[in-house]
Amino acid sequence: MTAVLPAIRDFEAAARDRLDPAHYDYFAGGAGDELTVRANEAAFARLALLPRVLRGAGSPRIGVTLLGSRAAMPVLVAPTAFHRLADPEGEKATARAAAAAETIMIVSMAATVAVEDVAAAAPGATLWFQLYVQPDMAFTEALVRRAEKAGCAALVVTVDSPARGRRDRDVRNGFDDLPAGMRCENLRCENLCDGGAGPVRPIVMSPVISWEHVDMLRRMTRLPIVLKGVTHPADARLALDHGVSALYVSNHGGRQLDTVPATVDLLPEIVAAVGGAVPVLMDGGIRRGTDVIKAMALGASAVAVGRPVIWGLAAGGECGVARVLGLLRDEVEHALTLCGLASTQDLEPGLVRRC
Ligand SMILES: Cc1cc2nc3c(=O)[nH]c(=O)nc-3n(C[C@H](O)[C@H](O)[C@H](O)COP(=O)(O)O)c2cc1C
Ligand SMILES: O=C(O)C(=O)c1ccccc1
Repeated sequence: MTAVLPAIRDFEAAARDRLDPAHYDYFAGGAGDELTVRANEAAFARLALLPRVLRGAGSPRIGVTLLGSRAAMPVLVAPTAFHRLADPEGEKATARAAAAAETIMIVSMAATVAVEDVAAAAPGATLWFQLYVQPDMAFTEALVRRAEKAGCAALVVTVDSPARGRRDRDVRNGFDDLPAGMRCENLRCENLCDGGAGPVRPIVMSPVISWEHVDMLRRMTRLPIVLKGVTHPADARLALDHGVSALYVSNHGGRQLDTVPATVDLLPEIVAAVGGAVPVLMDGGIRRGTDVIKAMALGASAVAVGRPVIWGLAAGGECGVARVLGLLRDEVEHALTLCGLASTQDLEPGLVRRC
């Protein structure tokens, strides 16, 4: 990978050139009219930064510790499915790049490389495991045990998917399954030893999942539980009652319910509802270091990126992901310096103006 790609959007263009158009659409697209997909990015553009001067802040510190996991930058790799559609090494390449950047990768339950193989490919990587609770709780438990054994340090439970989002681009393209030779390796029965029928269990997105399942998970594992996909402040309060270790504000990158507000606009109310009790993570539309700074000024403990990682992976494999993460890291440091701040800890809402 030698091309000069100074911004995330350049990686998207390079990825688009290389990907099968139906796969590009799968990665880029969202639900319905994609209003939420666009809203996530547009909301950052409506927020302005008001820097301070002459603070003598020196070089900025941007490391964070989340639920006992250390990251050298406050930008995590969001869980995204099907990395082998973007690069033959798939999630192994992503994990190596995340390890090199010293940040946390959240491995999707729908990964095309088994979580054990992701861990083995990237020694030293900090991995968290994303889970869709399956109505068959014995099967859910088998997945949790696997994630624990593979060394994952937290469970990220996605709760915005009681049904799969309707994505018109995928319907138009007839994209509804992985090509031959790729599958969701975490769902392979031989990996799970649960005696299930058939080679791969389908991922069930079920409307029966409730707070009771969160309680069952808490009893099942000592891993910290992060609830991903919370958008309503009332749910943030309920999540605290149910003992979760962190909240993760997300609208699934606009891929589930269309017309949900932009996540950065939801953040202040959720942060207020949580009142500092647990860390609040967020994703959706982060494309610049300034976006990271805005989200953290509004109370996020850290952010995550979904599509930017996919664009890096499709554009240049492990090296492409490393460059995307490195770019975001440099941009965060640069923006903090220009804001006159010594650390991401010093970010506060007064830095952000609505314009
Ligand atoms: C191609 C793709 C696949 C995704 N797969 C998952 C998944 O398996 N599990 C999950 O919780 N979220 C999944 N997400 C949602 C991401 O974790 C994240 O919420 C979203 O991508 C953030 O928005 P961004 O792409 O604008 O950064 C996926 C998103 C994309 C784009
Ligand atoms: O595409 C997605 O957004 C997603 O979350 C998913 C979940 C399960 C299987 C494949 C993709």
